[in-house]
Amino acid sequence: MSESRSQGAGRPDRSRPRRPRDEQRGGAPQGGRRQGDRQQSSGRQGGGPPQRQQRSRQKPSERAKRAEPARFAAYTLLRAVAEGGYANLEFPAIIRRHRLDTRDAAFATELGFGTLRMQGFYDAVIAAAADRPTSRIDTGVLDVLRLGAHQLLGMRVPVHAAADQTVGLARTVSGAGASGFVNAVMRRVSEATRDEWLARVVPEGGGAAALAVEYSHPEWVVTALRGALIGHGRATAEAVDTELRTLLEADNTPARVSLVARPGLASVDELVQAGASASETSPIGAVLSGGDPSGVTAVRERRAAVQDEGSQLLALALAAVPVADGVPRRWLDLCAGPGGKSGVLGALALEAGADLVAVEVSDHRADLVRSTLEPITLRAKASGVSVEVRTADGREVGDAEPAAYGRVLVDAPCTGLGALRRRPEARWRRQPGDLAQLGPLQRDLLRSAIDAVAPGGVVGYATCSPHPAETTFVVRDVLKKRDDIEVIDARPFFRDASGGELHDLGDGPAVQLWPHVHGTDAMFLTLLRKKG
Ligand SMILES: C[S@@+](CC[C@H](N)C(=O)[O-])C[C@H]1O[C@@H](n2cnc3c(N)ncnc32)[C@H](O)[C@@H]1O
Repeated sequence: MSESRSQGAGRPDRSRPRRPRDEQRGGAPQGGRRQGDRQQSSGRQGGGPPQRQQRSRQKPSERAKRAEPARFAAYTLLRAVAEGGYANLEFPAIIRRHRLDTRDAAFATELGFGTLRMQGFYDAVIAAAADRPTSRIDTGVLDVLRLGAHQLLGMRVPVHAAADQTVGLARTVSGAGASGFVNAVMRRVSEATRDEWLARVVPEGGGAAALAVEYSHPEWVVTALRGALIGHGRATAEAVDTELRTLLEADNTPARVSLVARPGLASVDELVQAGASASETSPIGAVLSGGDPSGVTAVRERRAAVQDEGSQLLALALAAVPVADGVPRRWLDLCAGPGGKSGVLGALALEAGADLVAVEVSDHRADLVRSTLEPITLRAKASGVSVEVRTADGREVGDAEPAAYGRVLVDAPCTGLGALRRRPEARWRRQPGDLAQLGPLQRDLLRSAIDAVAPGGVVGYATCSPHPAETTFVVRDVLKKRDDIEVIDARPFFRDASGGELHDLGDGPAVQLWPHVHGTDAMFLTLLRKKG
């Protein structure tokens, strides 16, 4: 949530709203309206109007007959996600299918992705407004209501447009019967401001349960992030709450589109000339303020790519650590799919005259790595080095090729709790049990990496999660049984675009990046050197 609760707002009456009638039938509906009256102003994600909104007095029968395309597209996205799809992967095809122009696509993106993020808060509002648990509302109708709630409480769409179009959408996707119920719930939702709803639905007493509703995260994720901030030394247990709120808010703020200029293949200047701004965080990064990244020539030619600046910094750090003379000029990316970090490592290996082996267990993701690395593979051949992508289990590489590599990256499969701002549905999909399930795999992969690295070589263990159970505990457990490893201070290898050490890297030796501190995903990196 990007706007915190207003300090001045009094705590309104918590008395239950009237229960809306399930159905309000009416006469012939009117035609759909264009969306010229959309946002009153462009509030940030999750922001809302400070003042009470004006009620719409139209009957459902007088409302939009059909859903307009941008809202229908956002609804289609929510249904695709409900059936197991990933929003980022589904949405481009949905935009094409609904033939949305740039403006409608931007509106549908903010509506669909914002609704998915803020769903926890909106469900609490809808349950109160409908006077029933959301589990007793048809899932399609619930998605329509979530979209309506986001327009009212998160996007500053005027009440009459939000209500009309939400009822029209309900009529299109669920029939006239549902539209009466939707109309009644929307009317209830529109009767209070966002701050008033927060005061009504956020549980009293504070703590994780309250933050979970206020910032629309599952309660276990709030607790996990709190533990991660303390565990990585960002805050003390006494002072963690302010920091935690900032982090949760950052999770609700859509990430900027960051690009990487793969070293030696493209330059930041080239990306800047294509309309991006140079990154302050990553020496090989740039940020697009709008537009489609595929419009950038270097991206189309796979010399550049969309990539979080934190991932760029990690790959650069691993490549910058000094290794002993004589270690093999062979680098290994043990969990490579879909190939983001391989793209940087491959380019850097090429510059260093080293071979790259990229291992990925999934066929499909290994194909993505091949595609990412294609321009590097072509250049490598001309330079006499090799780039190889293998579909294989990374856990077996250490036994099969002991001490064969000079640098090894383990970008371990993890819960992704550090990338919630990029994957709007991820927070609702993940379960606490995932941590226990991933733990043995993460440990096995790290052991294999250590076996695969030559004495004097370096291993980077990375995750896009700050959870101690998949970061520091994994490293601690694996190192307990080894005496051939020294932990390196990773901080000096994180250089920002000015060449200086990146700010706020904590006490080391591992580095934990944070969205609310560094503007990156919450990536973790430990660097380990094999004694030799
Ligand atoms: C966090 S992702 C890696 C992201 C990648 N480094 C990038 O920057 O694009 C983890 C990857 O590990 C792969 N993986 C999972 N188990 C594996 C195993 N046993 N061996 C190799 N790869 C595995 C997953 O399929 C997934 O693609």
